[in-house]
Amino acid sequence: MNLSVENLSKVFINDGNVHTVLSGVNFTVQEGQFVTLLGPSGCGKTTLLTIIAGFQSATEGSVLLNGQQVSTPGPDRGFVFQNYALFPWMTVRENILYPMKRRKMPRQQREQRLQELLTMAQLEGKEGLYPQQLSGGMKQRTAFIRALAGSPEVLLMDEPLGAVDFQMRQILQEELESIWLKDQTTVLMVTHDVDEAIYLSDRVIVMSAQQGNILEDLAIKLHRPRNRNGEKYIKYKVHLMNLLKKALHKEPEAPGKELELCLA
Ligand SMILES: Nc1ncnc2c1ncn2[C@@H]1O[C@H](COP(=O)(O)OP(=O)(O)OP(=O)(O)O)[C@@H](O)[C@H]1O
Repeated sequence: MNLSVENLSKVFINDGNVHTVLSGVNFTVQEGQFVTLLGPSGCGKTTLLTIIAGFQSATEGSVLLNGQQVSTPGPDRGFVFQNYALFPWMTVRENILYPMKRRKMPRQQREQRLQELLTMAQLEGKEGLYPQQLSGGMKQRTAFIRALAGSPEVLLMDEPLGAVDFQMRQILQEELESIWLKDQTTVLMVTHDVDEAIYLSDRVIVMSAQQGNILEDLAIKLHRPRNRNGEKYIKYKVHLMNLLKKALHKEPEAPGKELELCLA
């Protein structure tokens, strides 16, 4: 698996006003990596992720998955939404089976994968419940394993923990990590939470509010599970917080500078 975003731009025209949200964005994600797009509100993270998912098109540039251009949604890219987007009329079991049925996976294989995923997410015994009968954490875990059930090449997650409070968020990050470590699917996640980015990611790509310019592509070289109070962890945190402050700086960049900042 190799995902690459090449020279991607997105322009919206609202009431005749041109709004360039992304301009000349370049990066790649390698097989098995957990990569996070971190940036201030409105910098274009969701726009970028939804273009990769194929929910909307780029104005210029391309998204390549294993060298093939993708421009429409497909089962090779799973998506986890902030509000979980579970089907409320389906049980946990039916929600998780849904992507496998769409992929026409044989029944026996489906049942086996279902049990595997339920165990991974510690949801055994909950398969008959409907989403509204689940806690926030259970909904999040169900959404995560439902996205994994279709065996996507890459899992795209848009602020998957955005709807939960601070303390619960840390617990869910640990749960997400433990499921991900067992499954090892390539992940590209959007967040504006520095701590979440450092705790979960192999790489953090920092975007600026200025046309989604990439300010830094930072490898997080810490053993898992990570100690949030560790010296090196805190150094990463201070560095990224400072970078985010810079990311908010909205003055126009010198022409051509964006290209220097793009780290492929
Ligand atoms: N369909 C659209 N039409 C016009 N403008 C849009 C559209 N979608 C997004 N935008 C604009 O693009 C910019 C980037 O939005 P986007 O949601 O990608 O940012 P974000 O970084 O994900 O923000 P947040 O962290 O707050 O979710 C915003 O200024 C937004 O108003």
